[in-house]
Amino acid sequence: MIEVRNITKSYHSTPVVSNLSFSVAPGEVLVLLGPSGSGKTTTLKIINRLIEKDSGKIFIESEDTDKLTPYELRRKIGYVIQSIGLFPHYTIEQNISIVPELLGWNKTRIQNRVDSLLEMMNLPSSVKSRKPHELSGGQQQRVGIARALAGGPSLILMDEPFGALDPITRQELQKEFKQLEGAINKAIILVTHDIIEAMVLGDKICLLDEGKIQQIGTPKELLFQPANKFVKEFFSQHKLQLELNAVTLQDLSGFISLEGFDLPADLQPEASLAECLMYTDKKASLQYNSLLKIYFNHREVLISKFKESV
Ligand SMILES: Nc1ncnc2c1ncn2[C@@H]1O[C@H](COP(=O)(O)OP(=O)(O)OP(=O)(O)O)[C@@H](O)[C@H]1O
Repeated sequence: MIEVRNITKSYHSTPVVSNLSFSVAPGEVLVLLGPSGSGKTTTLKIINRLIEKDSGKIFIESEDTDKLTPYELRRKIGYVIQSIGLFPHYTIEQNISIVPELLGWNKTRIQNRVDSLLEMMNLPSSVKSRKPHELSGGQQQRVGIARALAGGPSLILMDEPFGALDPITRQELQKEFKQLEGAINKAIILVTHDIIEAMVLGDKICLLDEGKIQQIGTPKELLFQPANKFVKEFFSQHKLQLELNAVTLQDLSGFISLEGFDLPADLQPEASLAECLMYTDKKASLQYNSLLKIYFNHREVLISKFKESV
């Protein structure tokens, strides 16, 4: 659990982060989203103390982080970054073992940890002896996530984690990550420029502009109940695509019985309409066309339902 209370930072009397407050519980993903220069990276760097805040408090597991040395603080945090940052001359096993070794774990404990993390990330144990360049970009990113988790941190910071991947791998990894969230069970703060990624991955989105929170809430809250003009306009360009990512099969179930549809077995009720559209075989396409029609027929009612539930 991390709690950020009223943090501020100015450069030459110009505030770049103003009175920022939020909390993230274990198992929850908070996305920091906003235009370039809105203060996302500064916020992340304040949390890991690469930048000193001017005022405010940050608590990790109820501990005031000002009372920790930067070394103690960073042991509580795992990082996943865009460029992945795996050491090229180390094997995958050595890369994942770095933090546990620094923590002085014994060999058996480290080996067990590496094995269980690889399993969690759906990577075969044969990758252990390989070097990073012998893995695909997506596999390397999964190793990056495994490495961030290795020392058992309380908090994971992810800075544009899927930014360097091609669109297909990126989408696949986002989907996998979504499924992994429960198993990871850490407080996760993720910075992204990508509005769709924020909608897909965020349990909550913190939308920033000029260092100030414009709105913080679930993707549906931001989309269907924008707090101000900025929020509304920020999402307006991709409105339809975002809606299809935010609305789930479950949301439609008040209007139709999904049993009549021949949906693929692996599709969960929490699947968004956008996920449904990714199944492209002809029979499924016809089904989804009907689903979409139902959605658009009931769109106004659904949206007012979302607004009421906010
Ligand atoms: N060392 C610095 N000195 C002065 N101004 C700075 C410094 N570092 C950042 N800034 C300013 O602070 C503001 C916030 O920057 P920050 O990097 O946090 O934005 P961001 O939302 O992460 O942007 P991007 O999406 O482009 O990475 C920007 O206006 C930037 O120019």
